[in-house]
Order: sequence, then structure tokens, then C-alpha cells
Amino acid sequence: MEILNTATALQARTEEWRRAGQRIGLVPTMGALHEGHLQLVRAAAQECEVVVVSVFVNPTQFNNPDDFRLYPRLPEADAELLAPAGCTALFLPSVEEMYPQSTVLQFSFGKLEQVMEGTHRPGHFNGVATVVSKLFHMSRPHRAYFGQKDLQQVTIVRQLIADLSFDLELVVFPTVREADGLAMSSRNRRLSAEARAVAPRLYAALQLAAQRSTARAVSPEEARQAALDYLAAEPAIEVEYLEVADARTLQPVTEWQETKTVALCLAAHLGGVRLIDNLVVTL
Ligand SMILES: Nc1ncnc2c1ncn2[C@@H]1O[C@H](COP(=O)(O)OP(=O)(O)OP(=O)(O)O)[C@@H](O)[C@H]1O
Ligand SMILES: CC(C)(CO)[C@@H](O)C(=O)[O-]
Ligand code: BAL
Repeated sequence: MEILNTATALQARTEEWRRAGQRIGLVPTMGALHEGHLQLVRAAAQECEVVVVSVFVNPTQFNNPDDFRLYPRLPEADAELLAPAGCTALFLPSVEEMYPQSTVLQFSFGKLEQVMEGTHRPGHFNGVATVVSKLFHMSRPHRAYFGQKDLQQVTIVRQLIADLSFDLELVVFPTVREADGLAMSSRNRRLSAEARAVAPRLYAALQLAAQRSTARAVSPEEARQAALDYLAAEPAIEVEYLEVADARTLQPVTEWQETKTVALCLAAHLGGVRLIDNLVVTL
């Protein structure tokens, strides 16, 4: 596995791979890798001759300076995990390399960004769209791999690909979970023992709302409230939002007949660590 630190080096290799007719798979990450990331890398390695994994804690997508400061950074451990998973090239740029002019582009994704992460993390999707666009240009992937855990991100990246005519296929990989249901996330490392013990409740709450939804015995708001009540029983969990949304448009669902596939999405704080999760249910 080669390690590339500059855009110029990555672009030069990209040209060589393309000229040799090799398919390039890109897996963008912020590092502190776990099994969820590694499954994306393995999937890319099955489908592409070249797998580029970027590890970059992107400052422009953080609205909370403490979240950025405390985000886990483990580049040596990441490199050791990536080679056996099938990564060809690890792209590990500095902030100066990615933002030589400190420009953050302004994007507009309309209603898609006026809900959930978009409203609760102002500027977040501008930062994501900026860095993802730059990574797409530098590595010119045939396929780009993203996780369903960040469902709104996937929806916005799909829109970005269409809006900017990126010639690539978006691959969305299902959420990889711990045995007790907790969605794997780099931020899980920051959970205290007490917070980790109650964290599986997030997924359990989504499953509860999903059961109510599929039975259609209750309204979307009642399904949502059942999940909120379940979470309220655990004082260590502070819910930021919990939405029953149309899985395609991400807009809130108020009546079941409006939509066939709903996404149950939540963000919650556990002892100072903010986690998100979602469950997509076809009615
Ligand atoms: N549990 C998971 N299952 C599948 N894909 C995942 C999982 N966790 C992260 N990913 C995906 O990996 C890519 C990189 O994500 P990222 O580096 O932000 O990791 P993360 O674990 O989501 O960290 P955090 O949520 O703490 O930022 C994203 O496309 C993300 O959706
Ligand atoms: C896509 C991404 C790598 C952009 O910084 C990040 O948002 C993430 O890790 O999901
Ligand atoms: N996994 C999404 C990136 C972020 O939380 O900033």
C-alpha cells in the first residue's frame, strides 16, 4: 500500500491508473477506522483494481470546535488496518494541502439540507460537499463508497454528483453494527463506560418506531413519540432530533400514505458525545 500526502501525487497516480485501464474505487473517511469503514474498503477491493482511501478530518464540516479538537486521530493504526483490507493507496493530506486558499465553496441543496444534520450542524454540508468534490477531482473514481449510517450525507452526495456531473457510481453500504446493535462510529471511542452501556438504546428506539410504523397501527407522530418516550427513560441520553422522514426526500412524514419507504433518523448526545443513527423501513 502506498501513502500519498499531496494532491499532486494523488493526481499523478490517478492519471497512471486511468491510462492503464484500472477502475478506481474511492472510500472517503475521517479515520479512526473501524469494521464499518473496513467493510467499505473490502467491497471496493472486490469491484475495483485500485482502492483509494482518504483519511482527513475535514475542519470545514465541523460546526463545533470541541468536536473537531476531540475527533479521534490514529493515522498509524489506520494504515495498518487498511493494507490487509485491500487498500491500494492511502491519501493522508494536511489541512494546508486540502485548503491552500482556505476557500470553502458555497453549495445549496435546498430542502435536503433544511432538515436534521443540515439544521443542527450549520455549514456542515457545505464543508462535506467542498471536500468530497475536491476528493472526486483528485482521485477521479469510477465508484465512490459511502455508508448508510450517514443517510443525509449520502442523499446530498447523490445530489452533488448529479449537480456537478461527476462521472462516477455512488455505492451505498448498509450500516455495520456492534453485536448489541450500536452503529459503529469513530466517535464511539469517546464514550464513557456508562454512556457505552446505554448507547444500544438508540438503535432499539429506532426498531421500536419501525415496528409501530410497519404495523401502521399508529400515526407517524405516535411512532416517533414511542421512540422518544423509550429514550427519555434513560437520563444519560439527550435526544437532539428524532424524525420519521421520507427516505428519498428526507422531509417529515405526517401520514403513512404519502410514502412507501421511511427513514427513522436520530441524533443524540451521550455524556458529551454526539451520535447519529437511522433505520430505513419499507412499509
Ligand atoms: N457503521 C458504519 N457502517 C457503514 N458505514 C459506515 C459506518 N460508520 C461510518 N461509515 C461510513 O464511513 C465513511 C466515513 O465515515 P467517518 O470517517 O465519518 O466515520 P464514522 O464512524 O461515521 O465517524 P463519526 O460518525 O464518528 O464521524 C462514511 O461514508 C460513513 O457513512
Ligand atoms: C465523507 C467525509 C469523509 C467527508 O469529510 C465525512 O463526512 C465522513 O467521514 O462521513
Ligand atoms: N460521519 C459524518 C462526518 C461528521 O460527523 O462530520
